[in-house]
Amino acid sequence: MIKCENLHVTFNHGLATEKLALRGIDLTIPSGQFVTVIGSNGAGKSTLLNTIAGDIETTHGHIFFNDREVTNLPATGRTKDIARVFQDPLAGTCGDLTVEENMALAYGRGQKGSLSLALNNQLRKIFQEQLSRLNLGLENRLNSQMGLLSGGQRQSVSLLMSALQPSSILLLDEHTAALDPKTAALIMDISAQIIKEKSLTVMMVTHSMRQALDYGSRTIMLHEGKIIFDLEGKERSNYEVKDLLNLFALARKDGEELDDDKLLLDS
Ligand SMILES: Nc1ncnc2c1ncn2[C@@H]1O[C@H](COP(=O)(O)OP(=O)(O)OP(=O)(O)O)[C@@H](O)[C@H]1O
Repeated sequence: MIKCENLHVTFNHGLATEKLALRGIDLTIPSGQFVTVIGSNGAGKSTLLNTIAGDIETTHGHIFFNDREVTNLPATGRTKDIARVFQDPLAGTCGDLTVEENMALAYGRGQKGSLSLALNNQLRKIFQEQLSRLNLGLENRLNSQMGLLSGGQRQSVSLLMSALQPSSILLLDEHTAALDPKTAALIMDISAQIIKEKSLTVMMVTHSMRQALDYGSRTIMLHEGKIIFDLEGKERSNYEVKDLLNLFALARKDGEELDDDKLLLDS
């Protein structure tokens, strides 16, 4: 379970550039729930995920994983609970290491003596089995340098790496946005399989209204640092893309343009 209580994040406090990025987020995500997170540019989606992951300090409020308060725990103290995949395929992997070295690091995360665990034949077999799910031939490229893989291949490996970690929470921040449509569909497919297999608690930020409704069982919409809609159950299953776009329109102030071309294109 992830619980955010009255979460506030202010950047550049006291300066002319002060920005209230999160303004009182109250959110409880039960264990095993898959929530999609939408909102226009600058709504606070990435800030929310980064704050839950511990990369950004909370200004006010509390965060709990199950009943354990983690508000003041640094990101390194949360890696046992959280796996992440970012929009940028370069962000989650190390380009100078091989595919198997990257996977070994993910596998050993949170375990004592993790590097000594690395790269025995038993592990290689596990990695090959996982990679073969992708149907990209990467199971034969364990020794390739990660930096030589295409963006889509690299993102696929990042996703599998997130599944090798012993975490129960998965944070996906527009993880298919930089990929071509075919690779994006493959990654979404594998994501959904992994999430189901491991009963993960998931927050997935997306600009695609279609993805927001097709995946998971709950959708929240952020606007100016607040949750303005929270849809689940029957209400959500009756929603269509055009209804979500209408919600965006309602959230805007009178006369304000929908300044999010990407959102419209991906809808
Ligand atoms: N490190 C920072 N310093 C100052 N302001 C920041 C910082 N990070 C984010 N912001 C501001 O906080 C607000 C929320 O940003 P955030 O990246 O969370 O939005 P988002 O909903 O993820 O947007 P997008 O869809 O464009 O990625 C924006 O106004 C952004 O400019």
